[in-house]
Amino acid sequence: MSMGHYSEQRPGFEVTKDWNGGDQVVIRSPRGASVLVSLHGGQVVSWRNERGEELLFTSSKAIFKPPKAMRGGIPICFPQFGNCGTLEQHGFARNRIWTVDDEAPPLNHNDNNGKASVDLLLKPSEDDLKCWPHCFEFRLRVSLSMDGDLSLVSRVRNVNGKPFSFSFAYHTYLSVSDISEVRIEGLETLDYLDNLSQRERFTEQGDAITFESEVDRVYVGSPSVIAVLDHEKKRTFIVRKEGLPDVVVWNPWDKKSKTMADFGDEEYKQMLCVDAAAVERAITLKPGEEWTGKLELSAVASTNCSDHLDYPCS
Ligand SMILES: O=P(O)(O)OC[C@H]1O[C@@H](O)[C@H](O)[C@@H](O)[C@@H]1O
Repeated sequence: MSMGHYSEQRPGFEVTKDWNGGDQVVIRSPRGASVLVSLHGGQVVSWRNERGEELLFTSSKAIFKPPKAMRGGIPICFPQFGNCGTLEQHGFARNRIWTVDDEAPPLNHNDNNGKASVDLLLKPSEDDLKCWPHCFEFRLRVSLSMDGDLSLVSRVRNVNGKPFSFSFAYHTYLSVSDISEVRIEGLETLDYLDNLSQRERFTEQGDAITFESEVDRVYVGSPSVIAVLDHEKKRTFIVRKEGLPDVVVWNPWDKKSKTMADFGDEEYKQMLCVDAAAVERAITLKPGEEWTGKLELSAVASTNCSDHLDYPCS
């Protein structure tokens, strides 16, 4: 089924609903890049470049059935990141069924330049309101650009009579060739909260981040652009973010992998989570206020990546 409303916005792009593999929306660029978004969790479950290569990790043991989030892609952590709060781990948004929102209010002019998008909407159910008594509207726009860049824009509006606070993350499972060949640039010298030491605060010592054991950290007050370099693949992911001051870096390594039912024992070598997030300080919205958090991901040949580090989110 074609979604006329969306296909009209960018000639050459295809935006279709795919009911065979579950409730998913596919955006395909004229050059063959694609993104697949599931209504389950509002989760991006696939992002492919023009050569058809998958850029996001999905576990071979992932379970695609509600009510649990699928292990891979980009689950949305909202209204709670991790287990610091009264809600289930990473909040309920990733386990709910979202709807396609044909009436999403427009974003800034620049946000639509050369992109095709789908808009999703989540409102709390009666049950959600019992465990988190705050009325909100969460609008998620997922877009693919002509160059195959993926962008996610989240807008959370307080439609409640009272203020509320939340934490948030785009829990982004990047696909990598071999974790021991990967390096993150842009987080050097930052403070981080170490989830492996009861969130104790440490300071990174100035080198690019590499991996040789389990890592579960929240880097706080990070720059708006960071790079994840995969030497073996000669590919660099450029992560641009706005409204999201923190970056969560997670790799479960061998021991933790064996405890996760929906994750292969050796799969930690092929993934790295680098999440644009707002964790250290909660976001507070007064009645009627709206918050916006943006993530833009590009995957480029490592030799070309320096041109991409200079400009922020469009
Ligand atoms: O298994 P989940 O709930 O998807 O969480 C996976 C991981 O997500 C990371 O973001 C957290 O920092 C980790 O602590 C957590 O283990």
